[in-house]
Amino acid sequence: MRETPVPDLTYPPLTVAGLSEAELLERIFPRLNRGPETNDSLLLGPGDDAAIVAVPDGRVVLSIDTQVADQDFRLEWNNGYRSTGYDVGWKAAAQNLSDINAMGAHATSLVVSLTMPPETRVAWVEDFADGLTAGIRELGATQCSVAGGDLGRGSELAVSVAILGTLDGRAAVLRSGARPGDTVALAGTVGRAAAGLALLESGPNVSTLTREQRGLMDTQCRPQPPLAAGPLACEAGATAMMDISDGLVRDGNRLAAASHAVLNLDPAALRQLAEPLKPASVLLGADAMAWVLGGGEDHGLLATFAAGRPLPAGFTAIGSVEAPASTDGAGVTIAGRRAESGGWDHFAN
Ligand SMILES: Nc1ncnc2c1ncn2[C@@H]1O[C@H](COP(=O)(O)OP(=O)(O)OP(=O)(O)O)[C@@H](O)[C@H]1O
Ligand SMILES: Cc1ncc(C[n+]2csc(CCOP(=O)(O)O)c2C)c(N)n1
Ligand SMILES: [Mg+2]
Repeated sequence: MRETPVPDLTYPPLTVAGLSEAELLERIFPRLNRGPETNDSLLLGPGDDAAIVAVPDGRVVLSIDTQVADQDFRLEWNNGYRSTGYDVGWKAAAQNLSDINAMGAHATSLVVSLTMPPETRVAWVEDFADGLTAGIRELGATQCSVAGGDLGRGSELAVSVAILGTLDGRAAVLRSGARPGDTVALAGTVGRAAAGLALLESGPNVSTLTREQRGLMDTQCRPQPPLAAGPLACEAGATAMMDISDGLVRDGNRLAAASHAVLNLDPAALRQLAEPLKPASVLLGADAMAWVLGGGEDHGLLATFAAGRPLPAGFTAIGSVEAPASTDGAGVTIAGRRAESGGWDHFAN
């Protein structure tokens, strides 16, 4: 659990413009890598020109993801909630750990780059470091250390994380391996982060929200990708896998296209996924099924498994893989009918 942050009582509040880079780093370093675990693969951590990591398996899984203020989060949302540094640090960890999870791997280290306007409070940066550390540990990525990063000044607050992972000798699970007859399965949640985003953007004031509604907001601000499920799916012989960041149908279409297949989803399974989102959808006059089909950022896993195989822990069947009727017929269908895409596109949205 999060320790109560020490309030910044200085007035005016200390901003990053009031410290040198070295002084800011001195405040960040002690907040990183605080777990009891030791990471054998980190040979040299923060403090030099670059970090050094061992790659015992001879291969490294590598990904990068960026969050920019007002594109991926807001410092102040329309419902009055203020994203804390902790939220943004947690989400930076979660969305990057998720891409490593989606390959069937586990994360070993990451580097983080922070671009900040000069008026950013030092307390916010410290909170960011705490959130990054907590996200890694509490999501279960106990082998992952923060190997280093970069600080810079800019007109927008932006956070980039590049992450490394290992497959421990296994073959990765790609998007391209789904075959007709396979079961389509989901681990983690879908639609909760989208419902949370709707509450943040247009919902009633944050102070009036119920526990359940706060929980949806929390999924948007501090997502909980199912990190045990990726390596488990890999060990269980998943034929294809990806994480759902842009929406079940949009991401499903990507997996389907890579596999030259149709993912035919079961409407009853989809209705079950929409059910817990109903109260929030009624409150906002929104469509719970649209959140299930189009909502990104829960970072659940969409995977396929050979028919008849028991699904690994955490996965539920939501459909089956079929052969496309024509060469350009790959995509997602619901009970045989082509699904509308929806979902997130950085340039179209
Ligand atoms: N600027 C770029 N240059 C080269 N490759 C890129 C670039 N942007 C994205 N890619 C590659 O395109 C593919 C899709 O990128 P994308 O960021 O959509 O990944 P994703 O896993 O689908 O999304 P998310 O990071 O939200 O999980 C990835 O393999 C990524 O490495
Ligand atoms: C202020 C604000 N507006 C919109 C959204 C929604 N959003 C942003 S990025 C993304 C997909 C994943 O991105 P990526 O592919 O870069 O990981 C989604 C669904 C948000 N979170 N905050
Ligand atoms: Mg991904």
